[in-house]
Amino acid sequence: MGRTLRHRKRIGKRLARSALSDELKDLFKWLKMKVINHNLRPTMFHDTGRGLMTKRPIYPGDIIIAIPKPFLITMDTVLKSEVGSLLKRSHLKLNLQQAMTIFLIIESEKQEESVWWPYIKVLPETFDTPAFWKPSDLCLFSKNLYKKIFAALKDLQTFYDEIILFLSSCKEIKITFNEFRWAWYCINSRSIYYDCDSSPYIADTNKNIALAPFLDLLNHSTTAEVEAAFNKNNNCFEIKTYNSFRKYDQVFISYGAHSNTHLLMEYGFILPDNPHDVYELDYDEIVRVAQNLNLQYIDRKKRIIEENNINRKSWKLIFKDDQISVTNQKAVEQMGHILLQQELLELRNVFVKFPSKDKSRLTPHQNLALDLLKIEENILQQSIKL
Ligand SMILES: C[S@@+](CC[C@H](N)C(=O)[O-])C[C@H]1O[C@@H](n2cnc3c(N)ncnc32)[C@H](O)[C@@H]1O
Repeated sequence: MGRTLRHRKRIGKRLARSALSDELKDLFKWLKMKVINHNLRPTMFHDTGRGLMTKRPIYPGDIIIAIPKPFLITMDTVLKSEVGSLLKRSHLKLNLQQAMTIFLIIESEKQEESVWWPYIKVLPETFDTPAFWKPSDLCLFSKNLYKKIFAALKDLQTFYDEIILFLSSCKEIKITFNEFRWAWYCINSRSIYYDCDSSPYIADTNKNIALAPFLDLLNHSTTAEVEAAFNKNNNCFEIKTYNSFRKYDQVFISYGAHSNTHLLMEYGFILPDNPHDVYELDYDEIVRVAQNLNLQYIDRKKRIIEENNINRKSWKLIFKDDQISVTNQKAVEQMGHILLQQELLELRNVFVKFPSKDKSRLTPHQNLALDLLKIEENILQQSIKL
């Protein structure tokens, strides 16, 4: 497997120079461009990296891209492959992302012998999600984000361990953690929502995913409005835009109303003016402040929350038009103020951990952490003023 990764590294270097490399031309040929929109051209953009540029104006309501079903990597594709045979023989169940990860690694090892090679060879060789960061750079995140990232890394290790256990009876397939991590993030950052029927061989969680070659070259913007769905009439996965694009503009889609922490953790980038940005407060911290303030019935409330297992879900406190007593209103305001001040103080302590104050001396990951920290500081400052 190591040979494939080295080969992919060489490919990656070539892609950095030209987006329309031989690999992308092969992808075009393989997809038989006449069946999909050929007005989109892979291009390197200075702010977003590789993306798709339109060669003609696009209007609201236009279908920007349509990928025929045979070119999608779906649950069906995986079940019909040798991974499917393994799944059918095993008493262990994997989720679709785990099964697809094994599929992608096996196909990438086959190189030209795989029908998916024209697609696989244009996939990025690495990602900027925290799973690829040097451990020493992970301490450059705010405490809450660090906690979230640490939990996600633990989950990632569990998904890998489950794959290793699944493959333990199959001597021919060996997957290293680095290969797993590469394939996992290819799927994580590029998959589309695709409705799949349940299968007795695949766990039901997270089963509605598929990979869509070429379509997955589209970058994300918070202003993009799209509708994406499988069209049974032409057997294509299509994206319709509600935006307009001029000739030679980059065409964007929306990956969802994601905050910057979500974008960083799942896709490895952040956006400076992200209207969906939030600063997430930690549940344990909220409870601690409430207990210190001796809020009414706090221990009973805590027990109800924990017994019903809602402490790990995301909460939104809505004050507007809510009926709330004057005492509670005051207590909530006081608690909010203490929490925000406390978070701001802790966050400011992280700035001193950066190896330099000069951005030009920081690595790209350190710069990403610094930008995110400044965004979080700004959210906290603005919230304190409210
Ligand atoms: C579905 S792929 C899009 C195509 C990708 N740029 C490529 O060259 O293959 C998602 C990845 O593109 C990048 N990306 C998407 N939107 C971006 C944006 N607005 N700014 C910077 N990077 C972006 C991130 O690396 C993300 O993980």
